[in-house]
Amino acid sequence: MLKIEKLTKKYGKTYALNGLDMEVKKGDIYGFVGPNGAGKTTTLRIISGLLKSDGGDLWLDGVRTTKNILKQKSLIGFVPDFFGVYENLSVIEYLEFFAASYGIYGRAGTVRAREVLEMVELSGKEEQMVDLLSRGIQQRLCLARAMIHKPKLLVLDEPNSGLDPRSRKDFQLLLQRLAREDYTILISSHILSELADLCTSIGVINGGVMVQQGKLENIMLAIDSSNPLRITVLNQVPKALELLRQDPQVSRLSVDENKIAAWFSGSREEEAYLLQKLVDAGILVVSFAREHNSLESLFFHLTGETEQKSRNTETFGNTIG
Ligand SMILES: Nc1ncnc2c1ncn2[C@@H]1O[C@H](COP(=O)(O)OP(=O)(O)OP(=O)(O)O)[C@@H](O)[C@H]1O
Repeated sequence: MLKIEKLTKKYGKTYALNGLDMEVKKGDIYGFVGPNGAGKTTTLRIISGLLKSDGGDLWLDGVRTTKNILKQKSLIGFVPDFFGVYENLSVIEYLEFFAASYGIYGRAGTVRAREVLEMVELSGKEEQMVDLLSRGIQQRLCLARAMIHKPKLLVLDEPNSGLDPRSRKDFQLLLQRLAREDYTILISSHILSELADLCTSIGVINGGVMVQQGKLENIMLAIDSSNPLRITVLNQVPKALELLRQDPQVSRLSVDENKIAAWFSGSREEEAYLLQKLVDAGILVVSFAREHNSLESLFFHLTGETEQKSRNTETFGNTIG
């Protein structure tokens, strides 16, 4: 759905983006994470056609839109991280106003406004004044506005900021429903635990470059592979240790009564064979699992590792234009 190659953006002499590559597949809920100043907002604004890049290429739905800003804007619905001030407008007037800005006027504008209200579960709120709505409802209205011109990719910048936990959960469920209804969603956030529940893929940006991206489960698996297998047995601890020691892929063992930690470099399938070997030897294994990292630890692992490198490059001076 979205492909970006070698995207660059400079503010003065500082590179906010320094050759960013990114790929969001159709139907994905893609979480875009990175520390403060990493370049998330700059990237989202370029994708949404609100900011011009200095270099690189962008494809949307198979079309190279780098030099076709109108096409780009027609395919994207952007939800910024602020609502803005819209005094004296009712919900329906607000949406009709944005419909008109996309050339959808009069009755067609009202029909479309009602359609998007239904999509974000706000039917019935047409006559309420937008500046009196709660933050959670304003967020849904912003999403409705972003969908007014039937885009294919929804881009949301920090959509959870300022929402209470209930509104966050409801908004998450709404996004998951929209993804099932054929929207592709790109969402930036600092709330990593919520991204883990919501996203199917993630991209980690640091210092204006992508340091890791892909299916969440594959990234976690790659990181987890350096963690030990945690094995609990009910009997024959020495025999279990002997079998594990014999395995060429076990590099280290530690034991605490009947709890064993085995640093094992094999694949998921080889893990299953190892378990089978223990069970076949008559050992009662009550638990056998790879220790997991949290999304937070993945994030620190990735950004910590590359932060020094990116700060040392010539392009990351401290001059901000
Ligand atoms: N208008 C601007 N003028 C100068 N420098 C800017 C401007 N906008 C962003 N920058 C710089 O570009 C870099 C990337 O900023 P950006 O806002 O894209 O990061 P971010 O990942 O969205 O950060 P945050 O999570 O804090 O919002 C930062 O070093 C920032 O200071």
